[in-house]
Amino acid sequence: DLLSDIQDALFRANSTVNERIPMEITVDDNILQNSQKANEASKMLQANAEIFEEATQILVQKFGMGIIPIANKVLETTQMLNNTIRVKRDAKCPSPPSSCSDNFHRTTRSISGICNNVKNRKWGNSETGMRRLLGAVSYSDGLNTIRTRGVNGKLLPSAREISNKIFQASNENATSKQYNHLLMQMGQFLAHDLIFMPSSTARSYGGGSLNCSSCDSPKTVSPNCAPIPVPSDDPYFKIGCIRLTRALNGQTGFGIRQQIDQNTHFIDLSAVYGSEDCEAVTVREYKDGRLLEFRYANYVLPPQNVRDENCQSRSPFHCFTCGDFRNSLHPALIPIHTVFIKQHNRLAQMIKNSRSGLTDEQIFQLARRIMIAQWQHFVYSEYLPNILSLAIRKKYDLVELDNGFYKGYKQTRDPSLTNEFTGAAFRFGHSQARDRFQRINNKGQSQGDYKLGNDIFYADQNYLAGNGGWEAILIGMIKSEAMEVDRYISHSMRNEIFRIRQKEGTGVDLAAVNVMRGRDIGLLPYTSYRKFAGLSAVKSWDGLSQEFTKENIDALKKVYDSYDDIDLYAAILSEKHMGESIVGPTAANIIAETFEGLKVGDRFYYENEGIFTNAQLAEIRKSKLSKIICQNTDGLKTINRDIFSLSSQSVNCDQLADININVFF
Ligand code: HEM
Ligand SMILES: [Ca+2]
Repeated sequence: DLLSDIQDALFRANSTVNERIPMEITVDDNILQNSQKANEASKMLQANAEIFEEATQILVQKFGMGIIPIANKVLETTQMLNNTIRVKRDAKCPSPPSSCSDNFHRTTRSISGICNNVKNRKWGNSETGMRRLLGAVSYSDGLNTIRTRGVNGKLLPSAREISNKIFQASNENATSKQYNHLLMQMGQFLAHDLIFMPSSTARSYGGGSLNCSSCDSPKTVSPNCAPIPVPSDDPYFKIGCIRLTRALNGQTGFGIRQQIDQNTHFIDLSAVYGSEDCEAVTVREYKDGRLLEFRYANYVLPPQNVRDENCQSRSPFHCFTCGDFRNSLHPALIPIHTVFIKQHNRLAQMIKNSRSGLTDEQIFQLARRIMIAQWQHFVYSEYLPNILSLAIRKKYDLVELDNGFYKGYKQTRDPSLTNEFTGAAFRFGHSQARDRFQRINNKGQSQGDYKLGNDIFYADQNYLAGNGGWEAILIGMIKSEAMEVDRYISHSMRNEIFRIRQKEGTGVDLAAVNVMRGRDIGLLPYTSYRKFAGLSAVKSWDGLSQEFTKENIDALKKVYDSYDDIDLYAAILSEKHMGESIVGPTAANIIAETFEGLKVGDRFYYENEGIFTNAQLAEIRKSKLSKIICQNTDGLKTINRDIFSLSSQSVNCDQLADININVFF
């Protein structure tokens, strides 16, 4: 009967995935770096998800797709999974609360996101799946197999070929006339608050990184390998394939492969505070509400992580421990982490000074609550207005109020990110990154520059006190141009991400990874999303001419057999910008829809009634990113009024309003 068929499928699936263990080849971080490392909780999810993935295939072969909901119902009503295979639990992290009605979860944003939504308590939590924008996937078997053929049956172009022909920058790699490089960097910091999509790991004990370098690794190492073929005439790589590991499968039942977010989806500074209670412990000082810091020369840096195996720089230039593992991915990200740690500690100090007798926990929670509110305010009032036009921000309810409370919270709104947002649209920022990062000291003097591709997971730049330390990198970003958001991507990004110094060709092409990642996670081809973005259906290449220049259509035509094959990422960087937006209509709508969910579906969104009083809200609303940067650097006495603008007038830091902490008691 059905019950035993399902049980049987699970048993068989379990042994199939375990039989693969002996062929797994893992690789050390100092040989091949990787930023998307799965944490223990994600590895637990993968352990079971792969069994579901395999079992689904067995069942679908026998009964067809219709079996999926039925099998899940059976799973729900029996203890079948628990009886069949051992469900793993992460013992280090405390188990979730038994109810959301206790005082803490009613009033306080939890670290993992649990109980933000009291009906669907796991919505937006770390270690949960992403939504699919159109509710559909594009896997060749409908379940998990990467699409390899286009609509006319021809093999799709390799992601590296697409990168070479569409994203390769020549002299057209233009700098922005409007925006400084900090706009890029805040975008990445925001991305790291929202999304951490881990890569699959080895199934064998320890869950190391899979070595997916060889072109036949999907067969010889793991089905979770998805290496990118390199064309034989490649201008840079002299290898057969660029390594890539598929995003970790975290499906929790029978059905389609499901990618997860290891961070909280919410805008909650999880990159500062962590996304799980056990991670949050590693960043707190547990004294006076403070976060841990490390002092070097006369600078503050985040606490050192002396055991970070991914870190390429050697002692004493260790990488750091922050709420997000990727904090030391490249040197310019660390100053942002540092500024926010310092800001938290400034707030904690102010709270302690104005109210004696508060516990460490009380100070910590208040400082955290204020800082997350300031951050949400920056995101909606300073960052997004530079990315999305007013028209589209209005359409998606993203415009902040001048006063009063926001009344739009909807308990029915799932705040989760979409695969389209994380896998393609919000990666637009990769086009903004420069090849070389400037260092400028507080007197406005150049302290030289460094090449991004030479510094992936090297923290040493941030220690160089003689060059002005991390502040010189931060000021360098304020004073130099971002790259234009266009289809051209810098040399370092396209050839040298994860490259080990002095070893040419050991890195990857991030632009190609983005394209391949899109296929890996089952994104539909671009034309499927046009309707969602308010665009007309396409019946020919010419049908694209409203949104694409002729030159860009020609470039796309050279790699794609059909307009219906265009990968979402390639289209997003090739569309004409929409109105005042920095991206085209497709990216703009995908991005706006996610930020709408993150506002409407966040019970603790800072403008909601009951979070702050009117007087407190007024203090948050007058906060400016420029002031926070002023206050948490030693060198800056003047700063851009409009922090991301190249043409902004400069103001004295003292002229910008500070927060009045006294209204918060
Ligand atoms: C120098 C700057 C940057 C570097 C070196 C960098 C590097 C990376 C790398 C290595 C990945 C993982 C790709 C994968 O395995 O799929 C990634 C993912 C991503 N990046 Fe960037 N990035 C940079 C800037 C940005 C910016 C400016 C934005 C947005 C404005 C951004 C948004 C994203 C997003 C949304 C993801 C997906 C994250 C995930 O799946 O966990 N990045 N980036
Ligand atoms: Ca978050």
